[in-house]
Amino acid sequence: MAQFEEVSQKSKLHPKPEGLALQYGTAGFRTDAKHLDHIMFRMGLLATLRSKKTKSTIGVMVTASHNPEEDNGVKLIDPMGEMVTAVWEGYATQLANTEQDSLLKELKDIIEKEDIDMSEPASIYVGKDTRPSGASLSRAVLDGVSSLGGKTHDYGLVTTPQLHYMVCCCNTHGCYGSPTVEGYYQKLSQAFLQLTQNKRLLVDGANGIGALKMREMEPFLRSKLQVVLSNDSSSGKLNHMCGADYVKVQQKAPQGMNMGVGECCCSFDGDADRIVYYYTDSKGCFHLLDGDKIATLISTYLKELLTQAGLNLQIAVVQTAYANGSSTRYLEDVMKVAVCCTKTGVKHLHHAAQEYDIGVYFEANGHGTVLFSKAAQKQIQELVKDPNTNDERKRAVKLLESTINLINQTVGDAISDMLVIETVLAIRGMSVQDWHAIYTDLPNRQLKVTVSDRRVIDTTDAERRAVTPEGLQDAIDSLVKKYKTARSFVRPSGTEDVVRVYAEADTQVHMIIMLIIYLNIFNCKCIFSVFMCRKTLIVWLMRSVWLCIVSLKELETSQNLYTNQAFMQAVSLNPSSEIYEYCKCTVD
Ligand SMILES: CC(=O)N[C@H]1[C@@H](OP(=O)(O)O)O[C@H](CO)[C@@H](O)[C@@H]1O
Ligand SMILES: [Mg+2]
Repeated sequence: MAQFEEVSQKSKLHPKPEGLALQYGTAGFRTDAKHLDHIMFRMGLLATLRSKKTKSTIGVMVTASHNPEEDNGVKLIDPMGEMVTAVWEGYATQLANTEQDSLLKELKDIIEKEDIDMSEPASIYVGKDTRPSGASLSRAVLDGVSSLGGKTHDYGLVTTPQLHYMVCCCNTHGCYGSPTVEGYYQKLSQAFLQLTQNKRLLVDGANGIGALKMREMEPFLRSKLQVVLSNDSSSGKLNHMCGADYVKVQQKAPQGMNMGVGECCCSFDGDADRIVYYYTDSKGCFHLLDGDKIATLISTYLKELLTQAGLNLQIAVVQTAYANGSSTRYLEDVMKVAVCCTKTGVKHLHHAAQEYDIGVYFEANGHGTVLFSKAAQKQIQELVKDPNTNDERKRAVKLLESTINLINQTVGDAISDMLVIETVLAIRGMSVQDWHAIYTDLPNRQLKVTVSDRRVIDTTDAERRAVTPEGLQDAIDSLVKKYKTARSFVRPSGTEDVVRVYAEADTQVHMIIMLIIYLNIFNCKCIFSVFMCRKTLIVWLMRSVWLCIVSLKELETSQNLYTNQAFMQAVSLNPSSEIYEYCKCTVD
């Protein structure tokens, strides 16, 4: 067939380096941009097949989100703005890894398996973030689509949630809004202007696409929201010492932001699908309001409105293992809201949230949104129109209706979430400090461990328990039970070649000690022989211990580590005294 001839010709311009194997992970493909040209071409091909199969428009977003500027990535967006299904993720991995000479065969296999009618038209929306590699990589996507005869609409620079929104608008024939960047600004800003009063907010744009789009949106907000933008892409490097991931993981303010005491601030990530809030108090202490705090604020607000409106709709919050234990306890015990825990990765949370009338889902890192079932939206719309509704109920249900319009239900969206949060704070008359005081986070830390093969760690129970390697979970359990309200787990990352370690406990010191002892767990002979050479372990151990100490020093300046007995004991448990010496001289 002529169309395969073109694929065959054009694929030669996007050759696959022999032997290179990548996996379509939690957020699509993501790695150093220089390895991605063939992947982009092939994802153009796959998106075209997906479009023919679903008879709908499919999105292809070129981004590596919060990862360094040198990286890039790609993910496919399904017709309603969702992530592609697991089966198609599998096809993506197969197609990406097939060697050059069997590309056509692989393509034909997918066509056969999915029984795709190749005479169907195909339509693909393409977007990219501000990474320098984005231009040529998105051209490779367009090449892939055109070689299979698909039509493309290249949106150029857009945030990831904007592209999800466009795809959903297109496939719902305008019911969700108009599929243009301007349509997106109009929909969100109209809802926002109906809901809120004048507000001022400091926004860290991570030197990325979110900053550009925030500037574009400002006129639509008609000064109701005065945005003071920093890391606005004019000079600094993408995600470098700024952005939502930096702020969440480092638990400190981004560079380049001029924060006044008590001022409300927020950070977007590199493709503007995540947001975290924070402020510093009069003592100079930094306070983070992450995805858990956002979920709590929004679900509390929605639950109150449902009660006032007299609507009997089930609301639930979906979290992952990274959710702070305090937030889960607060939601379940105080708010009496159902909480469900899924694996990491937005697609898992999104699917779980679809099970409820109203599903509020947020990862602790600030990625999330709210989903309203069709039935719930219908009930709300009918009540707005019902002439017998009294004033209090009418007010509540109208607020619910406008809030739905403010939310990007296709995916977590930093801009939309920011407008929702500002609205909720304004309507409830709350300051960022009031919001922070709803519950107190348990001290927590995350570490990354580089190992030779992270797949040796397998998990269960929404990734909260390790099944392999044998002995690891027992070691974690015996450590965790020594501390009050402590919780800890390890899991292999789905986006980076690392293992993530998470720990929380009742105090900073206990949490840090736990992490340090943790590092020794990795040193257990049975485990480390499987996946880590001693040299890597020691280097990593030193770095991690040092990082822990530095952050502890910053967070608890009053605490002198070298006179803290518990800390000294923990360090002396370490078999390698050079680590202690190293830490001591580095900190000194
Ligand atoms: C602990 C953490 O923040 N994990 C992130 C990260 O996944 P990992 O599988 O942990 O690498 O990237 C995902 C995609 O952006 C995001 O959904 C997730 O929350
Ligand atoms: Mg992102």
